[in-house]
Amino acid sequence: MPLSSNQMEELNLFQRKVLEDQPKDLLQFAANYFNRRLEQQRFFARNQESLALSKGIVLFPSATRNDSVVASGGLGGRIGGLGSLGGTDEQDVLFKTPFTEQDPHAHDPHATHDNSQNGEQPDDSDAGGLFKNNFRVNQSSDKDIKKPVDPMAPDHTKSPSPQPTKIPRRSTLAPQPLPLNFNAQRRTSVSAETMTPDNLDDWTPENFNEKTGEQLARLEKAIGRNFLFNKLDSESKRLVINSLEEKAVKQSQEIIKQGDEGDYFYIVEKGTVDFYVGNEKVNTSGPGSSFGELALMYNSPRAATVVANTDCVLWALDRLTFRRILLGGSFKKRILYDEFLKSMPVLQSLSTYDRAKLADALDTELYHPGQVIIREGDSGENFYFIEYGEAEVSKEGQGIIAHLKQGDYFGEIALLNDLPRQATVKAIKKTKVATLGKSGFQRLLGPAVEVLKLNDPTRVDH
Ligand SMILES: Nc1ncnc2c1ncn2[C@@H]1O[C@@H]2COP(=O)(O)O[C@H]2[C@H]1O
Ligand SMILES: Nc1ncnc2c1ncn2[C@@H]1O[C@@H]2COP(=O)(O)O[C@H]2[C@H]1O
Repeated sequence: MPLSSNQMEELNLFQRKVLEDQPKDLLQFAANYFNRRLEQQRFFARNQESLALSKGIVLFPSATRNDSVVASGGLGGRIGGLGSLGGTDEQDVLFKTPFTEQDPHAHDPHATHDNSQNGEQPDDSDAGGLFKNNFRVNQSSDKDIKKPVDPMAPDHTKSPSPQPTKIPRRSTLAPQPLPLNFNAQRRTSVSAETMTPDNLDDWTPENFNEKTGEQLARLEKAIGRNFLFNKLDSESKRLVINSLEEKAVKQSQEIIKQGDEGDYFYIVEKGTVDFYVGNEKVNTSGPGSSFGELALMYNSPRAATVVANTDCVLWALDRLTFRRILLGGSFKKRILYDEFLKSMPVLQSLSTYDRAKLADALDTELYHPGQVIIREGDSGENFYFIEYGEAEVSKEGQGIIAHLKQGDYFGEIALLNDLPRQATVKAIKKTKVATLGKSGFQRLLGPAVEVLKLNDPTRVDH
């Protein structure tokens, strides 16, 4: 039986990615790639399904049918890309990211620079969405959480920067038909199953162990340097501190092995540790830093091997306490932005780790219709992603030259070329943007910068 056009398209996309990335371990690469495609598909399907449900339409009925359900064309409309010049299509209306206009995390602008230096969360105390109320998404235990393959597993992280390719303005990664038994609600990444942060009163962590005065003093020092703990309320902090287990580690000892299942999150009190992806050393960190969060956040295999560079004193926090307390608090921003960043074609080359760091560095701003976000001729300080809303780009003497929507980005030209802003960008609807400062832009976008350069609308060879 010949392959359907959708199957052909999917395989062609995969082939193109293989040619671009030249992976050493093809099977691992394929597993990661298709898992990510599945995530994208689920992400769009979830949004599509909830939209349909809100209109009284059941997209994924439990009734049996022989063929597959096609999650209508609208799913692909706004995966993002660079500014979609002109033209709206009806499909756009159907697509919603977690960041909708009703998103209570949005701050008023003027400005709502709910900054987060060092990965601090925006002050979302007024927020209501994902993290406002008790998020008893369901009551299953951690054991029930499915463990998908890390969508950006090691081989991807360690591969040399792929040859940049021009990313189309509209993503070619359109979601494919969904199988009937497809579970649109299942998340393949961060899951909130066990997070009940507002409800810690009657919960005592399994490893709860009152610390001595001497240990507390040391911990205060170690934790005080770690940004993750700054925002915790005193009760959460008390639970975390008393759940930590002290671990002395000898030089050269392996603390975490890439590919293993995640059990503990670590804070370094003394010494330094090295991180290896494959055989390549990718990082080193010292006192006050922490590691081992990715596998616990995403239920994915360990993304790196961690080895003690010197004798170390570490503090380990068990998986459940980590998820109960830190996931909904200190790592909130990563969770909020995870799906959004993952869905952006221009960021496809980033690893889970890169995306997490990027999310840490994002701030948000909200603009009302008519407000100027960027003015032509100004100096450029930020790069922007549109979480929701619409904006138009205009140039002195030329009028409106582009139209930007949810999932699009702008503000890269000034930062890439050290030039004044080349155009004015104005909100034409209520628009929420995630902003990345200049230094983050240079530090955190990695290979994505090459893609931005190739997409630069002012390039002469366009
Ligand atoms: N470049 C990197 N890629 C992946 N993980 C890294 C990197 N640098 C540091 N790490 C940390 O190494 C840890 C290995 O275990 P985890 O995947 O749970 O979480 C990972 C991160 O905390
Ligand atoms: N044709 C275009 N010319 C200039 N800027 C454009 C164009 N289309 C979109 N833009 C965006 O408008 C932004 C204005 O600020 P920057 O010059 O930093 O980056 C620019 C691009 O992101």
